[in-house]
Amino acid sequence: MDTVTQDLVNQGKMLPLMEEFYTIQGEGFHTGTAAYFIRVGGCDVGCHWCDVKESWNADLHPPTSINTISEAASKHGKTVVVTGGEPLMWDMEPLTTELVRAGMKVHIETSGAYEPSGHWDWFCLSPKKTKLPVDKAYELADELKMIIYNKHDFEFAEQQAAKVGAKTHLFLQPEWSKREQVTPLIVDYVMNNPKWRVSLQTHKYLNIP
Ligand SMILES: C[S@@+](CC[C@H](N)C(=O)[O-])C[C@H]1O[C@@H](n2cnc3c(N)ncnc32)[C@H](O)[C@@H]1O
Ligand SMILES: Nc1nc2[nH]cc(C(=O)O)c2c(=O)[nH]1
Ligand code: SF4
Ligand SMILES: [Mg+2]
Repeated sequence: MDTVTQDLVNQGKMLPLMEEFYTIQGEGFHTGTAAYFIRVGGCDVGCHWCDVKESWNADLHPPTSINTISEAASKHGKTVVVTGGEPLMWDMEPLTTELVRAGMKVHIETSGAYEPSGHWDWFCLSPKKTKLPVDKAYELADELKMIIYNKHDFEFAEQQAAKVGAKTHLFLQPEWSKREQVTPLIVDYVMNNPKWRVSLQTHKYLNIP
């Protein structure tokens, strides 16, 4: 990458764009609602069950101007979901300013492992044991979405729930490859602990992106 492009990426004026697609939000609080997804490359959190490992190496994804990204997004409805990779590895101020200017509601999917930047109308925090969220991420969380891979993850989910505000919506989501084993455990857990809700990756059942 030339130094001019590198500078623009460092300033958040260009971002390594992996893919963008208009679909239905499959997970969490806004499940079932139309949204334009922007998937930014780069992540070093290292979840062994990550369903987008192709996103990890930012160098594989072309630096793309935020104006180009925002223009494409604003042609599709009113909600944008910025995901990754780990979007907070980058300065999100320029992109989110542009999206707000275009009249979009701006949501994020994040592990919270990096200091939050940007403007977020909805902040979905999905903490990971390998790189815990920073304090600010717990403060901003509208939604806490814990991935359950095995029975020990319920304890981690409770520890994380203790760190968010009283208004944060709490979700337990089966890790996809373990869904047959853990979904029944989640169902029982939510019936016994009704502050939690079940979240399924409904887009995978619907065969949409
Ligand atoms: C791919 S991540 C990208 C955003 C950010 N890095 C994060 O982890 O929140 C988007 C969402 O998918 C969840 N996720 C990733 N792999 C999953 C899997 N195998 N099963 C269930 N959820 C998964 C993450 O926890 C996160 O909530
Ligand atoms: N339909 C759909 N909903 C999603 N919600 C969060 C996703 C993500 O990968 O961040 C995702 C995704 O990849 N597709
Ligand atoms: S933090 Fe998100 S993108 Fe990164 S490895 Fe974990 S699930 Fe994948
Ligand atoms: Mg996904």
